[in-house]
Amino acid sequence: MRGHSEKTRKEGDFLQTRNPGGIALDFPASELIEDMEKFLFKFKGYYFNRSPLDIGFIENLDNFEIRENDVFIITYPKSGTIWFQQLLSLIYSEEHRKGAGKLETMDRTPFLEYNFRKVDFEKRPSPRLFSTHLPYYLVPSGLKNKKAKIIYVYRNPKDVMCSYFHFAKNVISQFIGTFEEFMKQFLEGRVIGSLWFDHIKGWYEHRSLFNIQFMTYEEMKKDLRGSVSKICKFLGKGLSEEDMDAVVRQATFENMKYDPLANYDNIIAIRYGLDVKGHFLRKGTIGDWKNHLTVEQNERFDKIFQREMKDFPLEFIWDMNED
Ligand SMILES: Nc1ncnc2c1ncn2[C@@H]1O[C@H](COP(=O)(O)OS(=O)(=O)O)[C@@H](OP(=O)(O)O)[C@H]1O
Repeated sequence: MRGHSEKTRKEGDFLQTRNPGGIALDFPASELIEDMEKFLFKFKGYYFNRSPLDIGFIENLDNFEIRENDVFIITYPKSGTIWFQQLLSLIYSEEHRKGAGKLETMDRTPFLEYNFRKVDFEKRPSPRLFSTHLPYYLVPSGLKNKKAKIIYVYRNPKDVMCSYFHFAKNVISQFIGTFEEFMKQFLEGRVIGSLWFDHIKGWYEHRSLFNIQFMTYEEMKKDLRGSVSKICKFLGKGLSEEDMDAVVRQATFENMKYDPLANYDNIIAIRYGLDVKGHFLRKGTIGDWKNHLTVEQNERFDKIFQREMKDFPLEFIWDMNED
């Protein structure tokens, strides 16, 4: 059977020995890769999801008018985007906090580049909330005048890669290979969002152009209430204790997983069909990579990480028990 990477577990190893994504393939891996690439659209060196993409809109993004009180969540895919969509919606909308509204978070904090519902963004009332996976050099130039606030959320890239693998395979069905094959593709940046290293480094190195706050998925996971306070401080939003409780309660993984307005299950069903077996809200943990990478894959990843992120000052949390 192709695709399984069986390794003998050494005493004390924390890594899983068997690639859980390994499946039998009866055609060459090169065809798989081509297959996935048919879902990608490359524009100015960056891979978009081909559908739903309004190419005319993307070509004119530079001129998209930014308002002073717009708020953007910027992420590399699988780094906590929908979590922040929910958080921003809860912070900004009393209706949402009180559970009275019927709008899905995806409509409250829509993607700038994937306008599923074809909303006229110019008609949206302020403050407008947006999400995007765009690299720093493709965002509207209004953002570069520090006009609006940006929260850049990042997550340790091993967990990003594992989350992405399940998503590409079990949710959007754009990938049918093994974990090893996906890892290669991820490390070459041939996925929606392009290369993880370029995304985070680009945003960090150009941070002085933007009004931007960097936050990690992991700090949210370890201290949700403290993180919500940090977000509110950056956004200049004061919340009462009671409102803060409501935000924190509704932004936990357990709550979001079963909240039909926040878990994206409806959107998956509409776009990909009712028989899709994966979920956006999958595990929501830190360190799931240890259940996926073999010892060899982990060492290979570390080498590349050390080479690419040499001198990069932001810290990463790889384990739930790490400070
Ligand atoms: N509330 C909360 N708490 C903890 N973790 C959460 C939460 N909401 C979303 N998630 C996890 O975020 C992962 C999905 O990332 P994104 O939302 O960035 O995906 S996407 O880029 O919009 O497709 C995905 O991670 P994995 O579970 O590791 O796959 C989600 O489970």
